[in-house]
Amino acid sequence: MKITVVGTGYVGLVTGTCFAETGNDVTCVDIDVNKVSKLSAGQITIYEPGLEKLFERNLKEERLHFTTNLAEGIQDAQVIFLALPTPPGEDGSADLSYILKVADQLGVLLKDYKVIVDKSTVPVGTADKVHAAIAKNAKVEFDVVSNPEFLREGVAVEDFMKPDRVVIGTSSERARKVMGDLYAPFVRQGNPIIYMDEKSAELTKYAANSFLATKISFMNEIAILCEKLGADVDMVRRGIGSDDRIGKRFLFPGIGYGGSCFPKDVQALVKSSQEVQYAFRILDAVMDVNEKQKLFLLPKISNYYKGNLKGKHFALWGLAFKPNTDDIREAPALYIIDALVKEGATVSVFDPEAMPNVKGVIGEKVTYADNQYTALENADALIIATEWSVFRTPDFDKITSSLKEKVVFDGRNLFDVPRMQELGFFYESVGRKPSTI
Ligand SMILES: NC(=O)C1=CN([C@@H]2O[C@H](COP(=O)(O)OP(=O)(O)OC[C@H]3O[C@@H](n4cnc5c(N)ncnc54)[C@H](O)[C@@H]3O)[C@@H](O)[C@H]2O)C=CC1
Ligand SMILES: O=C(O)[C@H]1O[C@H](OP(=O)(O)OP(=O)(O)OC[C@H]2O[C@@H](n3ccc(=O)[nH]c3=O)[C@H](O)[C@@H]2O)[C@H](O)[C@@H](O)[C@@H]1O
Repeated sequence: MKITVVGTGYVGLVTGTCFAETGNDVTCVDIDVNKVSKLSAGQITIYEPGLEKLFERNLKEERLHFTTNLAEGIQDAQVIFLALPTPPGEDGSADLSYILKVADQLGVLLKDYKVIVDKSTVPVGTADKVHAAIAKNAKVEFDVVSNPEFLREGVAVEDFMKPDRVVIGTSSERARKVMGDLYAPFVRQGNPIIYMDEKSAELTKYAANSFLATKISFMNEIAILCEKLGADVDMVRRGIGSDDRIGKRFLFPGIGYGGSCFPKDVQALVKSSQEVQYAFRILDAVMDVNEKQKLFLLPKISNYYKGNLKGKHFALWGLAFKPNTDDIREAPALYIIDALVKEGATVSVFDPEAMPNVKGVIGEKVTYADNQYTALENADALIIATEWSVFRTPDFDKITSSLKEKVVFDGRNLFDVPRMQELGFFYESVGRKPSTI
């Protein structure tokens, strides 16, 4: 099938590449000239494990094309995916201007029947708005489908190629058939395509992200309670996660959820609720808990140094909002750095992928180390903010010889508390008893 993906950011590039991989002829359109010229020249623009190989193969075999020209990009396409940004507006609701602008343009450009697909995360009622915007100028038939994306950064290719489910929101039989054919190769392993109306599909996406965020904030509060009551959150997590009704995943406490989606989508659902005069109280609490959780380690650090961080120097491992991505949007590490610097401390950081992005945002506010161990030199303590695999089994002898004191504040519970005790570290983590020197 010939398809077009408008917006070649994270979701657009993964969507386009994966559809090319299943034999479709894909054209990706973006207004960012620099991005399009890099991609056309075979240079991938995001860090995503496994994507580069697929991207290179499909570019070479000419199933993947890039252009800045929307009219040219949609020629002969049967399906047009809109993978455009929907950032939070000033009041927290999703900003639909990117989507509606392209919808306006499409109305003029459509020459024959096409299925227009909202791939972006958009509030309930957006498919109707996109339909109306296209219909203003369109002289041909078309359908608008809601097909939200559930991929996670870092495992995006696997999530896209082997989805737990594909949600397709449409009331058109014709569009349903086209979408079903397109997704058939991805759901062969037995996972379903779930057809529904457009509004239910739109709400499914927000409900999924908000529920997962709720699970995380819930566990973060359980972790706080564990510390206060002398329980161990690892035990509690395993104890409840073995119940199928609860499930093992997304029960890991830490220093809060970040990224480009949970924070913005929870906020947007709260806003949508307010617009229909409903106060979604659980989600207010989820956001509130998460805001506080980002700075969870700070009182622990401050207590250790008796309230005075002036002149202290910290090594910080992990800047990305989670491992296997260079994405630093809403990354808890940035909040921690900010708080430490405000208290008069200095910070030396290391992240396997995210340092160039951080440099672009906070510049020389911190020093950037060549590797995880050079970050430790002359540091009073180590802080861990992202659970990259390379941090999980470090050389503790190197840590010991580089740090001024054997002190670790771990926001991701990477190490065993008894082991750290044995190694003689002062070790504070989340929801577990500290190891003391
Ligand atoms: N990043 C993620 O992991 C996921 C994101 N989503 C949703 O997907 C949507 C897109 O997110 P990302 O891919 O992360 O955004 P992004 O910001 O990485 O990419 C958006 C792209 O759209 C381009 N663009 C903007 N205006 C354009 C126009 N008029 N014509 C053509 N291209 C244009 C930008 O240049 C950029 O390359 C959002 O609604 C997001 O919530 C959904 C699931 C996962
Ligand atoms: O809409 C989106 O953009 C995507 O948002 C999330 O994906 P992503 O933001 O890539 O990352 P997650 O793996 O979900 O992690 C989000 C945040 O939650 C945190 N988290 C996750 C799991 C956990 O148990 N504990 C925890 O604190 C992570 O550290 C991270 O900061 C969802 O998992 C995807 O299904 C969805 O498509």
